[in-house]
Amino acid sequence: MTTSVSRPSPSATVAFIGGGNMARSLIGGLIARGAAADSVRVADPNEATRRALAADFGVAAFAEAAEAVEGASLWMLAVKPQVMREVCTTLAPRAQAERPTAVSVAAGITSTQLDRWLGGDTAVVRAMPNTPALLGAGVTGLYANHRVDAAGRERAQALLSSAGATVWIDDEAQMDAVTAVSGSGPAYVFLLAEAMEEAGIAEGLAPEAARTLVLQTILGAARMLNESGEAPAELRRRVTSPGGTTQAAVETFESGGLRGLAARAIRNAAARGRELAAAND
Ligand SMILES: NC(=O)C1=CN([C@@H]2O[C@H](COP(=O)(O)OP(=O)(O)OC[C@H]3O[C@@H](n4cnc5c(N)ncnc54)[C@H](O)[C@@H]3O)[C@@H](O)[C@H]2O)C=CC1
Ligand SMILES: O=C(O)[C@@H]1CCC=N1
Repeated sequence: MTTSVSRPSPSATVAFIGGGNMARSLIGGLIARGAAADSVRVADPNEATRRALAADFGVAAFAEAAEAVEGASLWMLAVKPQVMREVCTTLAPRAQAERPTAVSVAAGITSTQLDRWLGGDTAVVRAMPNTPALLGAGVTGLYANHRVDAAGRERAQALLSSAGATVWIDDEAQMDAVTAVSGSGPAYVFLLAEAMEEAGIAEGLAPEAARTLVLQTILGAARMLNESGEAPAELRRRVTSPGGTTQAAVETFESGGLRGLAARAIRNAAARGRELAAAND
């Protein structure tokens, strides 16, 4: 496993198939980091989506995937798992003729499926970003099949690094765990924020005060995790005065089974990734 942050190549053309939330985050990151708008092409059937992407980023947006891939050697497949097969089979003749590197962000869908749907012998990268990509503060797990050469890996990494850090995964089966931990992970933090906010209000705080206290606490704690070099358990220990308030709360979380609950949640998310692959084969 290697973790890195690198710069996108500004020149090579990238085609996004699907211009929804995740594509928007990645396109925004690319443009913000200096990629030329005319090096990014997008396909989306939704006219309002196309108009918004063209207006916000100056990229060319098309209704048909076949138009978007014109001249692009990197294809970013950013559609839902449920439509990935149809999108790929439509593009298969182009994939066979042009031999692009195909990068999929879809949860669950395997490189073997993508390769088969694109006609075979395809260079496939699976990428699992997350929504903080919008701020360049995301993290992406990456897996490449054996058809992807060093240049293809470098290009895929450069593209995703516009969204934040990247982590290469050698064993594709672990991509479902990546999805469960970091792909879905921002939602767990948002859920915790919701719960803490509601609890603060129940204790008598004004809603605005509760929100500010919670979000600055999460921001500050995340920065300490990132910047202190200390393990989470050590940082927690330093907050927890013996016999104090934190101990009362942490013991409540522990006796309520928080760790087991987190393990089950992440196991279920990973299992759902495998189900998505099977259900959309
Ligand atoms: N939202 C998230 O936090 C993350 C999402 N993903 C993956 O990203 C993929 C896209 O997710 P979102 O962007 O959240 O969904 P979304 O629904 O916002 O975007 C999907 C887009 O695909 C378009 N689309 C539908 N059929 C199409 C076709 N035939 N050709 C071209 N475009 C088509 C839709 O109009 C829509 O704009 C999914 O596979 C998901 O698993 C991965 C990591 C995180
Ligand atoms: O919920 C999902 O299926 C997608 C994949 C990871 C985050 N969102």
